[in-house]
Amino acid sequence: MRRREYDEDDVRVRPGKGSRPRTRLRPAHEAAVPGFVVAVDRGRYTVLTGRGIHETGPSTVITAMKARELGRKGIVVGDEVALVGDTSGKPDSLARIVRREERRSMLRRSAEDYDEVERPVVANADQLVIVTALADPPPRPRMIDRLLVAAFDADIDPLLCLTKADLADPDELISLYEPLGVRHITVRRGGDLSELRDQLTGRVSVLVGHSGVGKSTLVNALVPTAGRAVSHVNAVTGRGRHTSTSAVALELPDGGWIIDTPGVRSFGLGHVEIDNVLVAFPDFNEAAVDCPKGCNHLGDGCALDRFVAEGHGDPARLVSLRRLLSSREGSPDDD
Ligand SMILES: Nc1nc2c(ncn2[C@@H]2O[C@H](COP(=O)(O)OP(=O)(O)OP(=O)(O)O)[C@@H](O)[C@H]2O)c(=O)[nH]1
Ligand SMILES: [Zn+2]
Repeated sequence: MRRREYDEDDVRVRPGKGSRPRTRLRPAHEAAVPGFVVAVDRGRYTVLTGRGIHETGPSTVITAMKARELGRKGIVVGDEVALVGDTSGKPDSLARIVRREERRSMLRRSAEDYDEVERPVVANADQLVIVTALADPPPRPRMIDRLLVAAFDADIDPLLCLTKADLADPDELISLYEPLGVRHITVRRGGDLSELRDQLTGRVSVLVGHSGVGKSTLVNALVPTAGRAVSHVNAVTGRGRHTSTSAVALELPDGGWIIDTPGVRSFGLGHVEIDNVLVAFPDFNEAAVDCPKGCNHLGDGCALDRFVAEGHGDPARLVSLRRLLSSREGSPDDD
């Protein structure tokens, strides 16, 4: 039940009358070089080759474009791909991505009518770091809830990273997330980051947060070469840091990657399936089998009410789960 297909853009075409069986695909590119995508900009992909996403050692950074045979298949930061052509990484060389490997996870947000900025979609992350300032700007619990729903839906572990601890006390905010069992870490500029580093080392973590929460301050402290890495990417893509609208993957000194995304103001959840979120709550899973078909688990005949009333489940957890689920009903940029 847990594993899902993360192919958001594979369109299923039902064969109609008279359609002939598809001929076999072209031969696989056996000599293709594996790599993973660290940045995307206007049809140009920056790809790290020479080692896997979880390996250390020498690597080559190359620029690539999508081969035609990929068709509409989207390639995002974090994707593992196979490349052919000039994979030397020399200046002005251009390789071709001929295959996208199966994704282990996929963080996405729904497009909004009024939002034309590229969606910060990231593949293969194992952790979603929700960066929130304790003050200046004030925390937005509705937004945190929405990001948690996206993480649970995508099967990515959430981590709450509370910044600017010098400005406000974290206890009240933390108590909101305690029943959900969400891990949290409090940091401040110039403070000790070892606890956060422990959580990041060896993993692929996406960082999301509203502009001004101190995400750049954090990224620069975690990856001292971040500025250079980003300007390298921007030298390739011809863009400056602040005009960049897509995510960038940066390697941590002790292993692992952080994927920095542009500041988010809203996070659409139109794509989320309630059942995927509920899977992240194993204590309620079995009870939900007794729910009416299509239950939104917010009330009205929901079997979780009886389950908790009979003392089988934690009432605070049900309240929190319902708060998360109902965050889908609000506007995508609600506070
Ligand atoms: N008081 C305090 N201020 C901080 C802290 N961390 C960052 N700041 C300040 O908060 C402001 C925003 O920090 P940034 O790191 O630029 O925030 P950001 O989230 O990257 O914002 P964008 O660059 O707009 O995406 C800056 O003026 C920082 O100096 C902190 O721990 N405490
Ligand atoms: Zn229900």
